Amino acid sequence: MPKLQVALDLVELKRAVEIAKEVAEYVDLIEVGTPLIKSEGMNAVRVMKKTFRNHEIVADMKTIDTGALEVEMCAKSGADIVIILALSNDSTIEEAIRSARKYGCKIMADLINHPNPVERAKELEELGVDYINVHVGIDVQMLGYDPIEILKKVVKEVSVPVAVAGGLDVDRASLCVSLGAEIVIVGSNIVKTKNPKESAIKFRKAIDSAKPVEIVRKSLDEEIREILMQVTTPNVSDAMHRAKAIEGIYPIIKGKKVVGKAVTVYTMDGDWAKPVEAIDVAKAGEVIVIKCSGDSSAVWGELATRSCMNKGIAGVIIDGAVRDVDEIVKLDFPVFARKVVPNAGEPKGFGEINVKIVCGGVEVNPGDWIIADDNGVMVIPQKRAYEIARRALEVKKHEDRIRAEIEGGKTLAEIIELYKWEKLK
Ligand SMILES: O=C(CO)[C@H](O)[C@H](O)COP(=O)(O)O
Repeated sequence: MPKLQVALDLVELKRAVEIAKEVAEYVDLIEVGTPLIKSEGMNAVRVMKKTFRNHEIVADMKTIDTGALEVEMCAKSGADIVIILALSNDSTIEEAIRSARKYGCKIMADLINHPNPVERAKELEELGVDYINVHVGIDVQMLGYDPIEILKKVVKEVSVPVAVAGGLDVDRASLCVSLGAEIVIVGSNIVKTKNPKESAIKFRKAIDSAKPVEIVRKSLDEEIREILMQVTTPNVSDAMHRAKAIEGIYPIIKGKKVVGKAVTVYTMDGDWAKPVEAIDVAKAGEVIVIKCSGDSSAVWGELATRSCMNKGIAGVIIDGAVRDVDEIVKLDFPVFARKVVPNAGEPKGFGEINVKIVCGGVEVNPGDWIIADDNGVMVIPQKRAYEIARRALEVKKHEDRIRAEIEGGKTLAEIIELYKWEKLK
């Protein structure tokens, strides 16, 4: 039977224990994740072992040196399996194995970031590891990778049990088992969900009745849009290390969300020629972002809005002035602007379409992704759009779980151990 391993990649031990209790019935192995070990040390392994006597406890040390010492520490603290890095020197791996044999635990070698995972897997088997873990780490997952292709190759080459990890969802977990994985490791998609128990049940079912599910990937832009529709501008800001929104630009209609790639416009205060021409340039689902040299006269109004709607444009962001807002409200179209005035300017045709602009302190290039909601407007550089969307989704998942814990009666400071994590002065 395939085994399910929950990876507790948190920094707070209390929360980790609570989540582990919620899912214990449905998982076989409980992993003390690397962040938890770094935050709480061997105490985290000890607490897990004492709390979950019927489970195998995995210490995800990601050891790269001093294999014997780190394995000894873990084994003495109650770990049944210790994860070391396949990238380690053979001598570290051999020492880790010797220590594991002496202190009574097993070694799982993690292929994360190894340049030749299949060759290394064969060597690791020769060296005597007990498990091999085909793993795509969290940062690399954010670039769109998963472990499936490497898993397919590794399972054909080794006979030790193979584990698999790397942002697995229910379908991928099922597929991995049908490909030959014996341990499925799941972190985020159990631990960071609103209801870890329900999620664990879904994974349990999926791996117990594993099928070769076909994983169909959408186009990159479709995936980005789909993810951004699920998150908020605060989630995106957090994912970008608390990056700033375009300053001073807010929605004309509250409760509207805009997601799409930018068509940029530079124009003069009140000169509405280029903004209106940009409607002809923009494609359905795109967002027109206008930088005006000033905001004393409007460059946008009702008629432009109607024209925009005909083309299926997702929204308009104006670092300048708009008018006809009563009509725009009736049309229910998302326009974000710096200022509302009644007077328009003349269509003189100064400026350019699809050039680099700077709006409210933030650079916007054609093709950058825009996400706008009641909190403001965030710009995501095109090159990092997929990664940032994925990271924003992780932020959201983390908040979903914390929200559920607040609903359970705890304070935010208590949940995230705020006092402990204040910067030491
Ligand atoms: O070791 C890890 C990260 O280095 C994680 O524990 C592992 O990737 C499983 O978590 P997720 O399902 O979120 O990828």
